[in-house]
Amino acid sequence: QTNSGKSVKNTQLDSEKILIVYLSRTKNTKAIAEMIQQKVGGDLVELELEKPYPENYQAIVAQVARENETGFLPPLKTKVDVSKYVTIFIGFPTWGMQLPPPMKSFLHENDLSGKTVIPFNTNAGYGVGSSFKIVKELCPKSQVLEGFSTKGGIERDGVLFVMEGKKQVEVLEEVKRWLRKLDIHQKLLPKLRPPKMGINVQSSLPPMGAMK
Ligand SMILES: Cc1cc2nc3c(=O)[nH]c(=O)nc-3n(C[C@H](O)[C@H](O)[C@H](O)COP(=O)(O)O)c2cc1C
Repeated sequence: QTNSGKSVKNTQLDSEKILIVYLSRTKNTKAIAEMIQQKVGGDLVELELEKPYPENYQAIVAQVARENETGFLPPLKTKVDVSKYVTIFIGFPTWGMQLPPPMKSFLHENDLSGKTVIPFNTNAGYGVGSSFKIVKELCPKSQVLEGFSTKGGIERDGVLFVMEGKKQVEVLEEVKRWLRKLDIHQKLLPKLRPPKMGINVQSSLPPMGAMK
């Protein structure tokens, strides 16, 4: 297979080469994954563990903290053939202010070298923590694009699924804005892009004299 016969027409077909893989316990991150699929197409895959986490919140928090401490990678039931995908969205909640162990397992099991990786996240309002940074570290040979993050549930306080009604409409707008900014279809076809000119930051500023 070669890329030489590729034409611009293939832009639409490339959605077949998009994978959206996500981890979600209370379905907030899943809702974002579905919004992304609605906009860019591709295959949606939920990560499942061989041995599911406990239902109880305190118990899962304790288990995840232990796994993060020891570097334990929980075995996945979900197997994905990533070789046919060019662009891989990876979604996860913030757990213990970092990347959940099952997503670490996924990134260890699958070689995403040469692919475009795009993280997305929901959290209880404390942000992504170090999760996006860990994604970059675990995908050293991928092009990792700007991630998306929004507030989801607060399981600690009994707030589980929140992506409905007005909130869902607002978050969909946020997702659309982010995808537009990523210019995903251009990124999917890097070979068709005009060669990147050296970016000269200074030349985009007004001349000194013009600044008041
Ligand atoms: C084990 C565990 C640890 C969590 N740790 C954090 C955290 O450190 N920071 C945070 O903002 N939210 C934390 N949360 C809340 C989730 O990130 C938030 O509810 C998210 O929207 C859940 O996504 P989901 O519905 O896709 O599972 C934690 C939730 C769980 C279950």
